Order: sequence, then C-alpha cells, then structure tokens
Amino acid sequence: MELTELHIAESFFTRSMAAIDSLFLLFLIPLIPLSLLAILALIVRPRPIKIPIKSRHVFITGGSSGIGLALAQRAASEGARVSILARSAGKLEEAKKSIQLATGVEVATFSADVRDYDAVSKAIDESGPIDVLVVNQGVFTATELVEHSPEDVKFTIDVNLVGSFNVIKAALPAMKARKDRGPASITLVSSQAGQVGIYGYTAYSASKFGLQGLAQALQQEVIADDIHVTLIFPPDTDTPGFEEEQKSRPEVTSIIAASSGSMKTEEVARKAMDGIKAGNFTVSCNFEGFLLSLATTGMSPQRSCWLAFLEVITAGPIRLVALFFQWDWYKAIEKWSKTKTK
Ligand SMILES: NC(=O)C1=CN([C@@H]2O[C@H](COP(=O)(O)OP(=O)(O)OC[C@H]3O[C@@H](n4cnc5c(N)ncnc54)[C@H](OP(=O)(O)O)[C@@H]3O)[C@@H](O)[C@H]2O)C=CC1
Ligand SMILES: CCCCCCCCCCCCCCCC(=O)[C@@H](N)CO
Repeated sequence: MELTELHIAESFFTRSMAAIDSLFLLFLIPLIPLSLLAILALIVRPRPIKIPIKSRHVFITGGSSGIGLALAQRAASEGARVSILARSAGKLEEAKKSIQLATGVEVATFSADVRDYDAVSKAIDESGPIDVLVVNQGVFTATELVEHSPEDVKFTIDVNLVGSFNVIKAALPAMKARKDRGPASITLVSSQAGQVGIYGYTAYSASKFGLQGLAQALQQEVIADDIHVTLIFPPDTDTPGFEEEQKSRPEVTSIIAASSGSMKTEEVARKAMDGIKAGNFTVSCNFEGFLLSLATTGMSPQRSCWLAFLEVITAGPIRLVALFFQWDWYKAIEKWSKTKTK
C-alpha cells in the first residue's frame, strides 16, 4: 500500500520535473537568437550614424540627368546647398532651371569631364568644401564583349571607375579638413550589375564591381575623419540614359535584368537619399535588390545589428535562392542563344 503511494508520488514528481524542464528549455530557445543579436549589437562596425542634409553642401556628379538630377532636386527641397557637375553645359543649365522651378533653389553648376582630374579639381575647389559628395556619373552600353570596341570598354572603366577616383581624390582634402566636424558622406552610385555579373555588362559590371573595392577600402581610411561611405545599388531605372541604353540592349540582358523589375527615377532617388541620411554602407532600392545585397554581402561593413542578424541567419538559404536565380538565367541564355543562331 505504502509502496504504491510512494510510486504514484514519485512518478508525479518526475513528470512535473520533466514539465518544468521542457518549460525551461522553451525559455532557453529565444535566448540563442537574443544573445546572437546582443553580440552583434556590440561588435558591428562602423557604429550607426546619421548624416544631416539640411544646410549642408551636397555635390552631385552626373547631376544634370536621371538619378543625379532627381537626387539634386531632393537635396535642394530638403534645404541643402547643391552643386551639380557634368560635361554638357546645356544640360546643366536645363537641370538648374528645372530644379529652380520645382524647389525655388538655385543650384551651382560645373561643367567638367570626370576623366579630367585637373578640371574636376578646379570645379570642386570653386564649389567650396563638400559635406555630402554623391559620385553618380556613369555611362553604360550593354554589348557582348566580342562586339564591344576596346575604346568603349576603356571609356566605361574611365568614366565609371577612374572618374570616381578623380572626383573623390579632388574632394577629399577639403572634406577631411572641414571645420564643423559634422558627419560627412561619400556616396557612390553603383548598380545591381555591380553586385552580380550580367550578360552584356562585362565592362559595366567590372567598372561597378570596382566601386565596391574602392568603397570598402575608403571607408576604413576616412572613418577617423567622421566621413561615411555609402554604396547605392539601383535596378533598371527609367532615366534618359536608360532609354538610350535600351535601343541596343541584347534581349537576354533585358530578360535577366527583369528579375529585378524596374523603378522610377524619383523612387530610386528617395531610397538613395534615405540610405545616405541613415549612413548605411549598402543601399538597395527594391525587394529583389534587398535579397541581392543579402546574398552578396561578403566582407562588407554593416552598421545595423538587425541587418547583421538577418545576414547571419539567412547566409545558407539565400545562397540557395541565388543558385536558383543562376539556374533560371542560364536557362534563359540557352534558350535565347538557340533562337539567335537559328
Ligand atoms: N538608369 C539605370 O537603369 C541605372 C543607372 N545606374 C547608375 O546610376 C548613375 C546615373 O545613371 P542615369 O541617371 O541613368 O544616367 P543618365 O545618362 O541619365 O545621366 C548621366 C549623368 O552623368 C553625366 N556624365 C556622364 N559622363 C560623364 C563624364 N565623363 N563626366 C561628367 N559627367 C558625366 C551626364 O551628363 P553629361 O553627359 O552632360 O556629362 C549625366 O548628368 C550611373 O552611374 C548609372 O550607372 C545604376 C543602375 C541602373
Ligand atoms: C539572391 C537573390 C537574387 C535576387 C534577384 C537578383 C536580380 C538581379 C538583376 C540584375 C539587374 C541588373 C540591372 C542593371 C541596371 C543597370 O545598371 C543598367 N540599366 C545600366 O544603367
């Protein structure tokens, strides 16, 4: 009798202990991601930062057309002093008028080719110290390398990559020496084709991939000067440059690029400006772009512990998604080249 009672009591005891144990385990589960998040919050570098735009000098290359023009207008409407640089004086004058009409702000214009270091340097010195430098000029012709002239390959690299070096080198001394010491920004406009190589973009993708190396190394060099580097990765955007590009773009380039859709110029400018102000190193513009940034983040700096967390937990699965995209693209290339050679 006594023995069975003891048994019942004992089994009750072990069962409730087991329940407490599993309850305890249940509490432990969220502890793992929470501690990962806590560790990431401690280690992410550089630290999060905000870049003010109001009353600051924003200098935009390629500011006479497309994304650059939309960014100039945005900066002007947010109360910045704005300078724009491009080659064609006529297009600069038109841009100046349209910004004045839309915002009432008079922007300063500088006519120079980014390939000419002395001309760029003179323009930047004239414009005064820069708080937010947006290196946005860019040229693009989608062509298979076999059909791409060596001159045009060099032109693409010279304007998009070497030109960006020229602009940054010319602006950097005064940016480093600026007196107010408010956080400054150097922003580069890359492309989703600067995160993944795309058919027809050998020269263009190479020029834009180059910006990634430039930006990562530069961020380490200027962090002590409170200068913060941002890279923007737009998808196809309905700019005058894009309209021109489409006239000769291989069909398969358009098919692959369509995986990420296309955006309105103003939308891209808004995403870009928000990213600059938030001090993000990487700025994607649409959902596909966000996935692309997750998949290609590699060793790039990350200021947000939330995004760092997402990068860590999605690293494996996002690679799988990326492989599916490659599968789809190679299918499209195969199909397209068959119809072409027929
Ligand atoms: N549109 C799109 O689909 C996408 C564009 N991008 C990138 O965004 C940036 C802007 O593109 P988008 O707005 O479409 O281009 P646009 O062709 O509409 O405008 C380009 C601007 O750059 C200037 N520019 C071109 N070459 C030089 C040069 N050698 N020296 C100085 N200025 C120059 C142009 O003026 P001028 O000709 O008078 O010199 C113009 O102001 C580029 O870097 C591009 O690669 C990225 C992803 C997608
Ligand atoms: C892991 C998940 C991947 C998600 C999808 C990736 C889609 C990538 C599409 C790339 C499109 C490239 C457009 C280039 C636009 C451009 O720069 C030209 N218009 C010239 O200006």
